[in-house]
Amino acid sequence: MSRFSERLYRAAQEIWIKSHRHPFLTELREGTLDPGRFIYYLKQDYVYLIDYAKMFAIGSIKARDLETMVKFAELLHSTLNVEMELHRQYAERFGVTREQLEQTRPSPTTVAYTKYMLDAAAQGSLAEVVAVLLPCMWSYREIGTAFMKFPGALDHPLYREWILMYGSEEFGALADWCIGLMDRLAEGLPEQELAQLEERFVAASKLEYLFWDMAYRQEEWPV
Ligand SMILES: Cc1ncc(C[n+]2csc(CCO)c2C)c(N)n1
Repeated sequence: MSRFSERLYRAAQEIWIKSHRHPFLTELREGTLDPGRFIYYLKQDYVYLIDYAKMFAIGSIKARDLETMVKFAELLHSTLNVEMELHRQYAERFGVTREQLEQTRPSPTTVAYTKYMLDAAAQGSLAEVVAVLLPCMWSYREIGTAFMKFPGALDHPLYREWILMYGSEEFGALADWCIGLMDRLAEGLPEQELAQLEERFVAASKLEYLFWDMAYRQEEWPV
């Protein structure tokens, strides 16, 4: 039998391709992305990551074995101290302080995405937690590894570190672990539950797309 993650990948493929073709990402890999759009993304992503880190904490709570609990705790640590640290360093280059990052007002799309995840986590099983957080890790791995190979992408002084982080083997290994966990948790579940996990995965993938789009448009609240 094929792995459940393959079904998820197929279900979200169209939306992932759409993300890859979004101008935010095509311009980032070409080094032509307006820094204003990038700093907007960094600020929104910073507040997004605060809630995302909580998803790992919830994963740790819902884990049924120590190994999984430890892994979620590691992910919580690396989000707060590696990924968010890179955002802090980037922001500093633009003269944006840590306090300003933290005070960022989440945009409508950021609210939609983080609250969607936290709601799924509050109501669902560990499998639902993983289904909703997986597109984030998996799609960034795909983007990072593709950009590492894109000619000239690493020559751009501004976006080089971003690509290096998400294209790194360390990040790739985290995504692999999460994919393996999804497959193990899905084993033996009835079709109705698998369909529910797929729905969560696809919805989170769509919210990932909307996040790129929001950053490109520098979305604001109406007032
Ligand atoms: C909107 C958005 N989606 C995904 C990521 C990527 N990401 C978030 S946490 C994590 C794993 C460990 O830190 C990864 C790869 C992001 N930064 N912002």
